[in-house]
Amino acid sequence: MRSAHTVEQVRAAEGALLAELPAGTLMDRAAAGLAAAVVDLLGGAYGRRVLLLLGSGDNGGDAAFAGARLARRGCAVEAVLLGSSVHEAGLAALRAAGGRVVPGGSSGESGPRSRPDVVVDGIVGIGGRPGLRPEAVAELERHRGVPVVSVDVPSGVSVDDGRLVGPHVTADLTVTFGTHKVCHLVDPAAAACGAVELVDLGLRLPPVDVVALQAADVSSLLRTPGDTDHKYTRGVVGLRTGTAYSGAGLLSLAGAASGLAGMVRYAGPDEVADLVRAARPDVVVGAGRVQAWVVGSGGGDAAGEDLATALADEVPVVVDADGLRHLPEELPAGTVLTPHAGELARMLGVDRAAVEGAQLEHARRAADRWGAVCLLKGRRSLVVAPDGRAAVTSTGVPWLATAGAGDVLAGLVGALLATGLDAFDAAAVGSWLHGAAATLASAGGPITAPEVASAIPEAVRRLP
Ligand SMILES: NC(=O)C1=CN([C@@H]2O[C@H](COP(=O)(O)OP(=O)(O)OC[C@H]3O[C@@H](n4cnc5c(N)ncnc54)[C@H](O)[C@@H]3O)[C@@H](O)[C@H]2O)[C@@H](O)CC1
Ligand SMILES: Nc1ncnc2c1ncn2[C@@H]1O[C@H](COP(=O)(O)OP(=O)(O)O)[C@@H](O)[C@H]1O
Ligand SMILES: [K+]
Repeated sequence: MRSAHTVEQVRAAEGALLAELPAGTLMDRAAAGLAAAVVDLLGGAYGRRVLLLLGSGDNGGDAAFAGARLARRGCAVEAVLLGSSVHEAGLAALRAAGGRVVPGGSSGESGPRSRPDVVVDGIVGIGGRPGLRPEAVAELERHRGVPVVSVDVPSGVSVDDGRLVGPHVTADLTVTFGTHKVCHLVDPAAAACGAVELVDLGLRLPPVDVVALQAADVSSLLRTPGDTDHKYTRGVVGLRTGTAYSGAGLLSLAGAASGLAGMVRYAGPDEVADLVRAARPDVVVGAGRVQAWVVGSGGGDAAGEDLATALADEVPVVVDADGLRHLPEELPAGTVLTPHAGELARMLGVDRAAVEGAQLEHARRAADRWGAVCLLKGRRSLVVAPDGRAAVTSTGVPWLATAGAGDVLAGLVGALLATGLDAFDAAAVGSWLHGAAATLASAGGPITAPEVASAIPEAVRRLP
């Protein structure tokens, strides 16, 4: 599992370790990891040109000490000072190793003489306010096209919530220390990090703020049938979907009927039930006892009634699409809401752009507001529980942004709820498998929603 911590948690853990270790140990570990990552990126050190952008804090210190290591290995290292002051010990080490300070801006002959092979962003780290000063923006602009390695975080992003407010660095690689920060996992900032490499500092960390499940976590959470199981003990998922748009109903069914639950019931209108019978002989048509319901996908105006009927059953419910227009004041704790950014914006009475710019904050707001798990769909879908747990989905490909993919997800999460996973785990595991199925189905090319559903069993088969 990848875990992310807040700045406050990181500082506390660093403080405890700093008190035990000789001065400079942590920064030395950070600089060693950073220098090694830069050498890996460049494919070697000797003769490579490295440009350091140094701010005034310890982030610049990390970059300067890493620059000293790179200079000792034969890199030509130059540094532009962008802060009101500079980490003096780091700068001294850099100079002693043969690195030199050059003026920033377009100062011509005394500026860096040739195009660097890499820019190291040590402008600000976890102590930075969001945004960048104009000099930093100009310097980055000047080296546009050169690969950027960010130290700890891309300077200028909002570290604790993944927001982007104002100018920021867009990195090819971010080398972070001790633990991931929230901005490495949560969009839109996560998209500005590029690849993320973690350097161990030996921190003792408190419980995490945000996690990203990995294949092994999904494997251990997923309920696999045992020798004594039968279809009812494995769980029955019911669907009241597709009342207005039968296609969405069939797609939610395809997600639910991927084999994870013991049985699937379809309890929608007769016209759609006929289509279901023709398409899926394994699905039982008609209402009956279930362990979880899925409502809303393609539901149209009937979604409110479908939701009320499902809630009356007092089993966990997935509320998708049109169902999200009809939420009661409060929902049972087992409920999973599956909005995309537009739907969440409407639910909260804000603009879509506000949700897209502050995804964690808005998903948390919805989880609090309705006392339910909120699965906010997007490039890195977020799952947030009312108790504060949060998970980011790292699987998937942009081809997954295709009509009906969300209906498949709603069905899949319903099936997982029916197997007995709690609402948070069902949403996080479902979202992970949905992305993994999309990646498999895509293999680099376009995909359709039915193909995503068909690839779910293979995604499960490939789990460790
Ligand atoms: N605390 C520790 O023990 C360790 C810290 N490390 C490094 O230290 C960093 C944190 O260092 P600091 O606490 O000194 O903070 P930073 O280096 O992140 O930034 C603080 C400085 O930047 C200025 N600043 C803030 N926002 C700015 C902005 N938007 N534009 C320009 N300047 C801005 C502040 O006035 C302050 O002088 C971490 O990100 C990491 O790189 C690592 O060396 C590992 C160990
Ligand atoms: N850029 C993207 N990259 C990867 N996945 C995406 C991206 N945009 C959306 N998705 C995923 O695609 C699916 C789209 O669902 P949704 O918006 O509900 O579509 P529909 O209502 O047509 O089913 C969601 O699972 C979402 O996480
Ligand atoms: K940085």
